[in-house]
Amino acid sequence: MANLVSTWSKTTQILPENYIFPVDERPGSVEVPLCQNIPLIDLSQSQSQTVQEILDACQEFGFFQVINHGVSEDLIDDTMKVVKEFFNMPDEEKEKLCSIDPTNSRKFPTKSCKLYTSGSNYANEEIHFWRDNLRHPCYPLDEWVHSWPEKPTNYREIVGKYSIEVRELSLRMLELIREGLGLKPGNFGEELTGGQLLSINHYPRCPDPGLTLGLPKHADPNLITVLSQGSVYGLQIFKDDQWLGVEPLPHAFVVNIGHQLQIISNGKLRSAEHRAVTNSTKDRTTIVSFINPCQDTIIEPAKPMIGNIVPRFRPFKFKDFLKIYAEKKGDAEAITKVYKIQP
Ligand SMILES: O=C(O)CCC(=O)C(=O)O
Ligand SMILES: [Fe+2]
Repeated sequence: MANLVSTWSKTTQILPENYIFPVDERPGSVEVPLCQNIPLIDLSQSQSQTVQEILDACQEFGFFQVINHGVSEDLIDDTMKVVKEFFNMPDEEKEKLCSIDPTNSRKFPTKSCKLYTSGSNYANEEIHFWRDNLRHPCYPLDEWVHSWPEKPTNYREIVGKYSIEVRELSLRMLELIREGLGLKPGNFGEELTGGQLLSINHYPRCPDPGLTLGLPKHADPNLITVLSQGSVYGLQIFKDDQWLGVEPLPHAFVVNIGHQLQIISNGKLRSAEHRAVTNSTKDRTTIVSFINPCQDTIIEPAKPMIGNIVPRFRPFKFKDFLKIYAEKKGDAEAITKVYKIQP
């Protein structure tokens, strides 16, 4: 049994105790100010203007939204439709894919396509998150597509196209960021971008959204994230000690900087903390594409970012970072402390 929250929550009106977050972490009211000033960047304008806007956004917020990005609206809609269909399939179909069984977490530990509920280590969690998650690698596509869900029958075709286009968009963003940072052409080559993970979050309607979270406060462990949040609100970013809601703009993508890009930029760019809240009336599904370095890539501040100042982070292998990230449960401050060079 996968114990998916989307399955059992259909028949409950009460939030179980092990989903109730401590007072200082729970959202209370999920109505926070919708952040009108999270930059909205139009990719059809001049390149020099775009580079400047993206750099400012990455420094100030670590987050921005993009429009006129070149990914077709139909493809975004079709992908959202097919991933929702996946979560609406009967349990037996979905469970064939479940790689982490909370009652036996060693059952299918090596499957690359994973479906699970809450976090990746359910058995050791004190408090669970109100979400189910389907995730699989997607680059290079030929290497992974056979491990993806076979149903819905058009899942592989549509999600395959989406992964390719969103990867291209991510690399385009990285190229603009590279230019803004004054790094050499080719800086974000295969070593830094050779991994891509698609993660689909499904947050069912929740009986008490003020007490729980779909995803707790974290910064992303990767290089750069491109997220499609459909039309249902739920993403909040932490800025200047307060939570700000990110307005859902259908067909726009939300882009954010992960820990690796913060470190490569020697702290110039922000890997901002964020979380997902739930709501009491609508299911929410989001499609997240993470661009990752290869596992053995050494990550360190890029030389031109150091200049006359000292590096603020020590070098490490990406795969070792992921272990620390899991150990520290995504707590950005605790993770940064491990890699930060104290002045
Ligand atoms: O679903 C969302 O709005 C946020 C997802 C997210 O932060 C993540 O998957 O890392
Ligand atoms: Fe995230």
